[in-house]
Amino acid sequence: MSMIADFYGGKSILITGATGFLGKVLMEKLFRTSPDLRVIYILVRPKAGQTLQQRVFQILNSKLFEKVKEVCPNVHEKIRAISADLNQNDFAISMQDMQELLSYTDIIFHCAATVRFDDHLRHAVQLNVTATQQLLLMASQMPNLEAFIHISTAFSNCNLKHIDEVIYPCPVEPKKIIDSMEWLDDAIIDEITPKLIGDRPNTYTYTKALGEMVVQQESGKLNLAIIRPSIVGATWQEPFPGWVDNVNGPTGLIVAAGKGFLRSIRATPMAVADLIPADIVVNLTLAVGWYTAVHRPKSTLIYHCTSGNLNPCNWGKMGIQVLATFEKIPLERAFRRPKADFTTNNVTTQYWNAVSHRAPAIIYDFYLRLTGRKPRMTKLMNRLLRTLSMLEYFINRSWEWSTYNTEMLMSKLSPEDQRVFNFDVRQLNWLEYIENYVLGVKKYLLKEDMAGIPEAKQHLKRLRNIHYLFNTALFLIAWRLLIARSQVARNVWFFIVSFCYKFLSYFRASSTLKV
Ligand SMILES: CCCCCCCCCCCCCCCCCCCCCCCCCC(=O)SCCNC(=O)CCNC(=O)[C@H](O)C(C)(C)COP(=O)(O)OP(=O)(O)OC[C@H]1O[C@@H](n2cnc3c(N)ncnc32)[C@H](O)[C@@H]1OP(=O)(O)O
Ligand SMILES: NC(=O)C1=CN([C@@H]2O[C@H](COP(=O)(O)OP(=O)(O)OC[C@H]3O[C@@H](n4cnc5c(N)ncnc54)[C@H](OP(=O)(O)O)[C@@H]3O)[C@@H](O)[C@H]2O)C=CC1
Repeated sequence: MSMIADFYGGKSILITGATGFLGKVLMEKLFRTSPDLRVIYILVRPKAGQTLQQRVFQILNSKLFEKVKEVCPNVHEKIRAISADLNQNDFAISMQDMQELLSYTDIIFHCAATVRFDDHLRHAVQLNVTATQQLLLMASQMPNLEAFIHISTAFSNCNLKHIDEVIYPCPVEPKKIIDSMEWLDDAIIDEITPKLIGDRPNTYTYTKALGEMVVQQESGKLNLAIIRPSIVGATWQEPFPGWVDNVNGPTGLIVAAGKGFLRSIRATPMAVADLIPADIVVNLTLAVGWYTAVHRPKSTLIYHCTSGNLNPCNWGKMGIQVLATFEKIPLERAFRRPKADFTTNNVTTQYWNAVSHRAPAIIYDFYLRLTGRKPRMTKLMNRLLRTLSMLEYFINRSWEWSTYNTEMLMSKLSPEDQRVFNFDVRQLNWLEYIENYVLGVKKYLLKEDMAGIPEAKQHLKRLRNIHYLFNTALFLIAWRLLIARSQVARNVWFFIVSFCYKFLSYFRASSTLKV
């Protein structure tokens, strides 16, 4: 019997960010392993013209929840969507809902955040800092609360090279930042943002670090823990391999490489690709929830959920495996053949961006215009280049994260829990994982049918022929122009032609002699 699964039985659990990538995998695992839990409250906002109910319905009817429906047929009754916007005061939760949450919640998993790297500081502070503070305030009024688990990121201190499982303070107190966001106007905030974030690359990592400080400062009598995952990727094993449904982190670049948009990327092939599968993060999160509630550690423990120090993989190996998988299982309707390389300095990056990204986009848009269609490739390419520039910081450096607390927790689990809530990244086979990841991107994110693979391969062959034809035509045009303008080129051309002629004559003469 799993002690962790047993622990969540009968519990009322509050999850923020349950409609997000990690939140959905967390909810799925909870329902699947503890179908007898009392209720999962999720804080949801209406979005993209969908009501709360429609959003929940869509999640529960997705492929991800197929197994849950077998073990927990009444899952619809156990999920309670509460209308909330974390950008608003008291999250704009109704009095009645708030009363229910305060009275019944046993465990909180706080996943909601803005994960955009370039969010305006005011918005990033509101969601990643102020909302965390408000949620802690709510938590302090919950009589039954056993644990509050805060999801942060391993990159909250990416300005350091070696990172321990401790909180590193930022120079300006979070309370001062929260206060100043209330009265400073946008222009001044824009001006002070670079000074505040200092040697961090973006507002995301900075505000996640402030969020951790808030958790530490507002802890009071709460039973808290912080989890710091690195780059969360598709699922490794559960509920099935390769599940992913958004383009964040490496996923978007995998799509761009498979569709042939991404041809070169400024990355250090030997830098550690600190990826961590979503199901490993979720298993650790649930184990931490159990440990924090049952063992009540004296201080707030921080758990690194990273792979680099236990089972490292690098970007070079990952890139090669991604491309190798696309050879076997290509994406449909690719723009160009999946073929990409790493560049390591500014000059080659600029060169390949011009030759491999911008030029084909301009030529394709020209073709679209000629055929009376709306050009779109240049715009798409510019967005890709902007995204690449945002991610570059993370693919040209390596970090070391200590994992003492995570390893300590592993040793406290029973063999059954180590199996059911496996977060031992040493067992992960990277090549197999990356192949499943790429397959998952095709199946679950792009919703492409595997039956279309022969047609996709045919399409790549056509692209290859167009490529050869295009290069040959380009060479002939260039050569023709050169001959027209340069005496040296004409001499070379005359020499080649007469050499070929002599060679053919000799060959013909010798074959006539043999007969
Ligand atoms: C030897 C040979 C080998 C050769 C091999 C060659 C290689 C071949 C294989 C390649 C794989 C190997 C290398 C992998 C490297 C991975 C590095 C990952 C590092 C991650 C570190 C994370 C550390 C921290 C982790 C955390 O703790 S947090 C989680 C991370 N947080 C994020 O990842 C948010 C990022 N995003 C944004 O910050 C915003 O997206 C923003 C970008 C500002 C745009 O912003 P904006 O321009 O306003 O536009 P959007 O509306 O947002 O998007 C506009 C359009 O871009 C699309 N798009 C959004 N994203 C991405 C994305 N990634 N990739 C691609 N597209 C994306 C979106 O679909 C939309 O397309 P559309 O729908 O228009 O068609
Ligand atoms: N993905 C990654 O690589 C990593 C993620 N993390 C952390 O994990 C956590 C989850 O990330 P992930 O699942 O990837 O992120 P997603 O962007 O997929 O999910 C974010 C969630 O937060 C919710 N949210 C955002 N704004 C509001 C709001 N104003 N009111 C209510 N809910 C809101 C979103 O709701 P809605 O659906 O309505 O937008 C969504 O459910 C975050 O704390 C992130 O920092 C840490 C390391 C890496």
